[in-house]
Amino acid sequence: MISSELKTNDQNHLIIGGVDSVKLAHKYGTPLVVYDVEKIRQQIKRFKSSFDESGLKYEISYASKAFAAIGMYQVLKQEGLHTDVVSGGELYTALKAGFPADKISFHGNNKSYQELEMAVDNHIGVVILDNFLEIELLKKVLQEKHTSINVMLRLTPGISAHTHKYDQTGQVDSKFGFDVESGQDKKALKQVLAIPEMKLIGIHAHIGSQIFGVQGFEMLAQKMVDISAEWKKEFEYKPEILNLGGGFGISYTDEDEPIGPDIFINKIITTLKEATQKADLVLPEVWIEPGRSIVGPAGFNLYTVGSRKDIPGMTSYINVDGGMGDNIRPALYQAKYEAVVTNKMKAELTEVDHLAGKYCESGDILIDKQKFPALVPGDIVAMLDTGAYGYSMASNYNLNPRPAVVFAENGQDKLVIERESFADLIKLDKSYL
Ligand SMILES: Cc1ncc(COP(=O)(O)O)c(C=O)c1O
Ligand SMILES: N[C@@H](CCCC[NH3+])C(=O)O
Repeated sequence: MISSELKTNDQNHLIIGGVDSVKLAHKYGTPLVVYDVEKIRQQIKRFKSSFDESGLKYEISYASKAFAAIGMYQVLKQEGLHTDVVSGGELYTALKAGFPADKISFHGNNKSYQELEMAVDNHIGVVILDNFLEIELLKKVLQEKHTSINVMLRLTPGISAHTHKYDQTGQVDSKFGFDVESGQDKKALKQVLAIPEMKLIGIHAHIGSQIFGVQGFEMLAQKMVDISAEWKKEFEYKPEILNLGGGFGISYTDEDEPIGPDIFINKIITTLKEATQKADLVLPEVWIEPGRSIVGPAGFNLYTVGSRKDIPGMTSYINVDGGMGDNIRPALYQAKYEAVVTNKMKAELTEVDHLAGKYCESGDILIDKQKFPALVPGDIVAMLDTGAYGYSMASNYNLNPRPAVVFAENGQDKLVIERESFADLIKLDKSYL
């Protein structure tokens, strides 16, 4: 997000969802995760309108792993989206939120028998099969329960997205999906077509996350049509749905130049139209699974400034009351972020500091170097664009409680996840002696 797009009030405080962020920090304490819900809704609308213009049949399936909570699933339900889950925990939360089971896809490269049972018992929309063992396990569940379910096959298309190594998933050497190059896809197809309890509705591929170029998606769209044409010829089976995954990049700093959903979607659709026409295939239904691009820019992590260390002639560390426990991304991926001082939005930027977390790790640096106004204890810093893979990857490292999460919209704020207490931290512990 560009900091000039941020809204401030007459006290020069940052406003999130119409609410004064300094008040939020004082009301709920810090570290605090705040979502501007209207931003989430706007981004969903941008994706939808890009598809609507094309006349294509489509579904947008939000990737829960970016941020999953009862409140989030409720917003998604209101906006009519689908969602994908990757664990029994995400599935449980979506169902508890009253999210429609038939709009849930279940992903994962090692789903357990119990997780598959849970999916079947709750009649979820589709299980996205990832490996041969899973085909066997799901078949067993379905036959034991005398029922059937929709499935898709997750394919590894052999496309390397230009992104962080940990964010690539579509290359041949990946732990996810059935490899196309070596023919695992066809072997899986034959197995699934022979199981009457499984209805194969489509194929899926996801090339990675935080991707800026459209080429990877164009290549993927072409590849999925090529596979469909080949399968039609060889097996007289053609996928009705092409699920092209997520991965649409967002801007964390000035260095990032993201492409809007409209451009991504238009390019994908153009490729699909041309490729299907050439292959003499009917245009399929298209699904996408954006996670980061839906929630990333809507999230703000608020921290209170505490101690500082000034190393003469060298640098300064400003220490805040959160860090890698609520946002592991800088330590894990060397991810870059920008921050603002929410109670000093118009103040002159007079110092260059490291923004450091409170965890016992030298790598717990939230921002390597950034210009700030003169910072004193009690100032409230907001890290921007933290809505994806921030809270959802949070931990209790150093036995720090995870922060609270607040939704702000139309000038109202609502607590959607409570702050963990010290008692929560030991609620599963048992005495040994
Ligand atoms: C299968 C699948 N779908 C969707 C996503 C969401 O990706 P992103 O948050 O980058 O949009 C991921 C994560 O990379 C994924 O693994
Ligand atoms: N956690 C990653 C994205 C992972 C996507 C999951 N396949 C990130 O924060 O960039």
